Amino acid sequence: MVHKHTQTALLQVGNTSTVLALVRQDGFSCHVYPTTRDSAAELCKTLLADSGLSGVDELYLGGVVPHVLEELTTCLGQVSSAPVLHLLDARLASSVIELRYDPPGSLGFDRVCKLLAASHLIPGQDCVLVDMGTAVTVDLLEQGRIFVGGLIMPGEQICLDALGQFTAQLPGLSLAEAPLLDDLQFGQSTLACMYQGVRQMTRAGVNAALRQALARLPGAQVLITGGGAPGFLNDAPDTGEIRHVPDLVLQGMAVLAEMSSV
Ligand SMILES: Nc1ncnc2c1ncn2[C@@H]1O[C@H](COP(=O)(O)OP(=O)(O)OP(=O)(O)O)[C@@H](O)[C@H]1O
Ligand SMILES: CC(C)(CO)[C@@H](O)C(=O)NCCC(=O)O
Ligand SMILES: [K+]
Repeated sequence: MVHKHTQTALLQVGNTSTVLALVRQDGFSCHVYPTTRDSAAELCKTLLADSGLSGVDELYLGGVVPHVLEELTTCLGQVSSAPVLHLLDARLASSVIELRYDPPGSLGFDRVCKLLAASHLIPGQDCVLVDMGTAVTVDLLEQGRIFVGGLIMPGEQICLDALGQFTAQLPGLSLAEAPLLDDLQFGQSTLACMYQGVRQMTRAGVNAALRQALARLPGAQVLITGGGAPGFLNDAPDTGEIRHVPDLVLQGMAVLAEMSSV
């Protein structure tokens, strides 16, 4: 008898991108889509039209845009060829990690996932988790099992959007179209000043947060993820060794999926 292999996938809805990750033996094979926050129906259509979902038997969903998750679940649930859907519940994590947060359930799904992933990657260790995504977060995990706190900063794109929106003379800029910034610290055009400004602000903010985090948890391992991570690492951070784990949220989702299927 031939046993059909079950294909499991994760769907991570971020504020900027939605990632469909097919679970492989050695990691994830990813398809990335823009999170169309105004139209979850559009995202659903895109997902179904693409080849990513074909052959997926079990799909675990989670993320930080509740209404999109809700609508996706409804919309995919109506398609007969769609995989079996499981909406992940981050509250399960509280059996492994003590969440010192008020209230604990308000800690973002992605942040919970990163804590879970770290507690598996480096069990029992102190660590600092940096996510340079839509928002930039720095979270502290003590002894691999106590979330002692963190902080939330605006991401670079949000900063650019805000400058464009709240001023008369500054344009709306996209990070995706940023010119290659050289080491010149100060710009000589509006665009260069804006790109340099938000880059330096983010960099300084993360470096400062890391210094404080490492004062609180000396010797902690620093893990970094998110779209802005490669750029940050390129810029020679102040702190010592930083480990880049691009799929940290997905790794945590996989742990959560495992926990929820037993
Ligand atoms: N080259 C870059 N340099 C700096 N920052 C970048 C770069 N590319 C992307 N970013 C930042 O990363 C953000 C996108 O992050 P990411 O790719 O992790 O998306 P996301 O997973 O949807 O975000 P989140 O999970 O935080 O909602 C952008 O909004 C921007 O602030
Ligand atoms: C902070 C973000 C936006 C980072 O992606 C996300 O984790 C979120 O929406 N969190 C909910 C609020 C909180 O974590 O306190
Ligand atoms: K909001």
